[in-house]
Amino acid sequence: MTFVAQPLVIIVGGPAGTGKTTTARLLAEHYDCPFLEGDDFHPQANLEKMARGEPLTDDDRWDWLKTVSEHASQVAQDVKNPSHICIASCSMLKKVYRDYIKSCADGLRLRFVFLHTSIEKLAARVAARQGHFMKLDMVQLQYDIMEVPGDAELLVNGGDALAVEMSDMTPAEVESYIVGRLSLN
Ligand SMILES: Nc1ncnc2c1ncn2[C@@H]1O[C@H](COP(=O)(O)OP(=O)(O)O)[C@@H](O)[C@H]1O
Ligand SMILES: O=C(O)[C@H](O)[C@@H](O)[C@H](O)[C@H](O)COP(=O)(O)O
Repeated sequence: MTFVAQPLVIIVGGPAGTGKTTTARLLAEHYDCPFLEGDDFHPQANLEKMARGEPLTDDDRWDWLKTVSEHASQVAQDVKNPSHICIASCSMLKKVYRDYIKSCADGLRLRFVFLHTSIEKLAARVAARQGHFMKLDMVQLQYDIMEVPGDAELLVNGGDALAVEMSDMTPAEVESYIVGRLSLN
């Protein structure tokens, strides 16, 4: 198990099909810490909207982002969680969403890990996924609004974010790339 002195929330983001859930689960195994699936925190109205093929608006997203942030912060600080780390998946496509997640996180340390790849790869992966609410045209919309973290947002420049172009990386390679750059242990 990895122990950090200060509670830490790691959010794994990116558009649908980029590998958030896969990567977040691997990281949670590596750090031996809890993992929260961000999609489990959507209000029913959001799920129904996406199931109808309608993209969410910013107004649909704020409460969801706040809920993900607050839950992950609670889990990171929970005395029953000795690692003091919580990993959550959440698309967090725009910088303003990442800033909002941070503002709701009870002053906790955060790391935003943003996965991205080509629209062709995303489309193929989402098409192969059965029974999920996310439709192909919505993936294109996500891709169009996506803001990959850069400049001052990046860890290497003193920010909280790590951007991972994972087109040619296996899940295990993505995991070890992230672990290497977060260097928590
Ligand atoms: N690094 C990777 N390389 C190739 N395929 C991947 C990789 N990571 C995840 N996948 C596959 O892509 C699909 C979507 O992954 P998933 O983790 O559900 O993405 P998301 O949570 O971002 O929607 C799954 O079939 C998964 O096995
Ligand atoms: O992996 C996925 O299937 C999606 O990324 C999924 O998580 C969805 O996109 C959001 O929950 C909706 O929110 P956004 O429209 O803000 O991505």
